[in-house]
Amino acid sequence: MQERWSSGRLIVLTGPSGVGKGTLLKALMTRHPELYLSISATTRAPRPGEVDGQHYLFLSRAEFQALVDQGELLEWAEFAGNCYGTPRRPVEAAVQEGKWVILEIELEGARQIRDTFPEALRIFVLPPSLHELEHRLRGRGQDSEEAIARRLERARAEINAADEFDVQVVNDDLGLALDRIERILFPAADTLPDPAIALSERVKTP
Ligand SMILES: Nc1nc2c(ncn2[C@@H]2O[C@H](COP(=O)(O)OP(=O)(O)O)[C@@H](O)[C@H]2O)c(=O)[nH]1
Ligand SMILES: Nc1ncnc2c1ncn2[C@@H]1O[C@H](COP(=O)(O)OP(=O)(O)O)[C@@H](O)[C@H]1O
Repeated sequence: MQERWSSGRLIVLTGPSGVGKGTLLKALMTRHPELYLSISATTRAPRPGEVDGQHYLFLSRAEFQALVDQGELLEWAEFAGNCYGTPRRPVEAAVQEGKWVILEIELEGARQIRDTFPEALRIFVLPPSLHELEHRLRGRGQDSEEAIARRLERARAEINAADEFDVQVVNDDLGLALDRIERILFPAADTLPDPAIALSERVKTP
């Protein structure tokens, strides 16, 4: 299996909408610009400030379906009334160039990746509480009431599936969560595991 990806690596980051995935990844990419963050295709409309080709490839339903029909997506799923999917070619090229590629994707897509790329490292980001998750979703001010309701409804099912992932990280204090994700990706060879990191947060050994 490893020869398929040469020296590169596939990393999946999943978590309920509003938990802080985008915030964590933005900070992680600042610390580690060598990481490659996959740009997804979506049928969702751009939010204020989102740039086509940078945050997402914003597509019509017909354009998205064409990618599906042509087998151009590594995985895809419908989420809160929109479609999201990972374009295959850029990810495969990046990994074969030896890059560490991060997919920020929801639960159904993460399950597809688990089945097709079992060697991928899959991290689930948990909120401190559902109350805090709702607070963050509302505080972000980017989603309609209907979108918030759909995302919160889906969040319960996603959180219940957290144990399917190799590692769970609670995004309570942002700095702490970022440090933990960094240690999971780049375990310093000369340090013992941080006793503050719950056993479940360490990468599960096969
Ligand atoms: N399966 C899959 N999910 C994706 C992809 N890109 C984004 N998502 C997920 O779709 C969900 C909604 O994303 P978005 O509309 O940006 O909302 P946000 O997570 O609240 O910022 C999130 O859980 C994302 O992680 C993708 O390419 N494939
Ligand atoms: N650890 C944290 N504590 C408090 N607020 C946070 C934390 N992490 C993220 N946020 C805020 O929560 C909101 C959702 O974060 P975002 O990164 O958009 O989540 P996601 O990408 O998972 O949907 C944003 O307003 C962000 O600033």
